This record gives sequence, C-alpha cells and structure tokens, in this order.
Amino acid sequence: MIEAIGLTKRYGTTVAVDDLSFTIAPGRVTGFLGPNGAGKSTTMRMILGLDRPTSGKALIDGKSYAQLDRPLRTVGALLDAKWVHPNRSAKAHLQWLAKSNGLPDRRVGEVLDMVGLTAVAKRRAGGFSLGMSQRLGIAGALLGDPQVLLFDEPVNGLDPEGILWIRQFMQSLAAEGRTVLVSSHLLSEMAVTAQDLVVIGKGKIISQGSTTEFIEKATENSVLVRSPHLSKLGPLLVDKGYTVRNDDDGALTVVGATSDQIGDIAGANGVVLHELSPQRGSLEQAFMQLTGDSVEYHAEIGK
Ligand SMILES: Nc1ncnc2c1ncn2[C@@H]1O[C@H](COP(=O)(O)OP(=O)(O)OP(=O)(O)O)[C@@H](O)[C@H]1O
Repeated sequence: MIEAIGLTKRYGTTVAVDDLSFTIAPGRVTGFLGPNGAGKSTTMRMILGLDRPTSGKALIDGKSYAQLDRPLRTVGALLDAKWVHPNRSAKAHLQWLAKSNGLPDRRVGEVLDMVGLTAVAKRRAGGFSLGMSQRLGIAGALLGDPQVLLFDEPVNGLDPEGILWIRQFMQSLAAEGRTVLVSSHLLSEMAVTAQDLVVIGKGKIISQGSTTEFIEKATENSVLVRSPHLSKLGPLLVDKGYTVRNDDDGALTVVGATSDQIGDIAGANGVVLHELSPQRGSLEQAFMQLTGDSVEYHAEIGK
C-alpha cells in the first residue's frame, strides 16, 4: 500500500505538489493522472525517497522510503527507461543492479524471462528500442520481487504492441496482489488499464476513486431527441427540470434525463418520436474540463 499524507513540495515559489493525500490499494492497477506539469513525477520521486517533501509524508506499507530495511525488496520503480550503461548487456546491467543491492544472481534470469528479454539478454542495452528498454527497466524494478511498483509514464513513445504488452503486464502484477501505481497524462490509456484513478492538477487532488465512477461522473450523459413535435416536447421537459438544448440540425439534446424518462413523457403527451439516442461525452473532453487551468475542482469522486 502507498499513502500520501498532506504531501507538499515547493521549488522556490513553484508549488509542484500541494497538500496531496491519497491511498493506493494493493491488488489493483491505479492510474496516476494529470496534465503535463501537474506534479506526478515529483510525487513519485518523493514516494521513492529521491526528493524530500517540503511538508507532509509519503509512506510505503506504513514506512517512509528511508525507513525501509531492504528497499528494493519492498518497492520497485521504472522512472527513466534509458537509465542504463549503453555498453552493458541487459544481463550485465541486471547483474550489476542485483549485486549492488544484495539480491541473488538467479533472480536476473527470472526477471529477464518475465519481461521476455531472455533471447536478447547478451545484447548491448544501448542498442535497444524504446520498447525493449522499457522491458529492461521493468525487469530492474522486479529484481527484488517487491509488492509495490511505481511506473512513470511507461507507455510514452511506445507502439501499439508495446502499449498492449505493458498494459497486460501491469494488470498481471496487480492480479498477483501487488500495489501498482502508473502515471500517465493519457486518460484514454488509463481508462482501459487502471481499475482506480488518482487525478491531480496543479499539484492538487482533483479526484480519487474507481475508473468507472470517474468516467461516469466526468462525462456528460445526454440524450438526443428528434421529433416533428419538438416545440411541444421541449417545454414539457424543461417543466420537469431537465436541461434542454436546441441543436443546429433541429434536434434537441436533453441533459439530466434518461431516454426512458423522455420516452414516457413523450408518450403521455401524444408526442411522436423519430429518434431517442443516449450520447456519451468524450473522455478527453471531461479530463480537460476537470484538469484545465480555468477550473478549480476539488470534487472527490467515489468517497
Ligand atoms: N527540480 C525542479 N526544480 C524546479 N521546478 C521543478 C523541479 N521539478 C519539477 N518542477 C516543477 O514542478 C511542477 C511539477 O512537475 P512534475 O514533473 O512533477 O509534473 P508531471 O505531472 O510529472 O509532468 P509531466 O507529465 O510533464 O512529466 C512543474 O511546474 C515543474 O516545472
């Protein structure tokens, strides 16, 4: 489990992370979302003891990183995939990491297998594609067989096959009962990868809860209505308290009512309907709205 309690980081006058509190549960992939500069990397660095909080604390299984007895056996992280000696082979890189952290050499073969790099283990890591480098970084994170894993923008720059592999790998790690925190600025990717989301903007928490709840609450559910009697139906819907908009092409968009409710009102008033179709807002739009500069939201979803 990962906890942030009033976590704050200032760089001079910039408040990179502003009084963040959240809990990341084991057995699930949690997406850590926010636009560029929201404070995701800074938060992860503080969880990993690489940056010192100005105030507040970050805990892994109840302890700060500095208090962990054997950190790599408790938490693994992928922050920068290109962080390898370019002339070392993948295997030599992992052997060096294992040795310098008191981890058994046999674990190197196991993690190479887990990430599918056994066949290229002796090749220079400097010549690896981004996808292979990400796999090597993940192998390094898994060396100590930790229960807690952090990945900072792991799918950035990857092709669809690489993205799919990372997504399924994270989900399998969570299915083993591990705590998996993955940062991204791509809501659409996190929507299919993560069961839970922590969303931040300008260093502050915007929402924390399940991905399904976030999407349901963040996107506007509306119903498109076509009818030859819209001038009669519109006022009836407004009377019921629903929001009604006239679309350019002569249809109505109704917010706040289900298609069943609209159909019942139309039927009860003898209004003929030609179309009644539920609409879903776009995830990207919702995300922009929630995290955009102009809006200061502090809605806690799912609490
Ligand atoms: N070492 C530093 N010195 C000064 N300012 C910093 C430093 N590190 C981060 N910042 C600032 O803190 C804010 C948060 O940055 P951070 O990198 O944590 O955001 P992020 O959400 O990870 O963004 P991105 O998606 O672009 O990686 C930004 O305004 C950034 O410029």
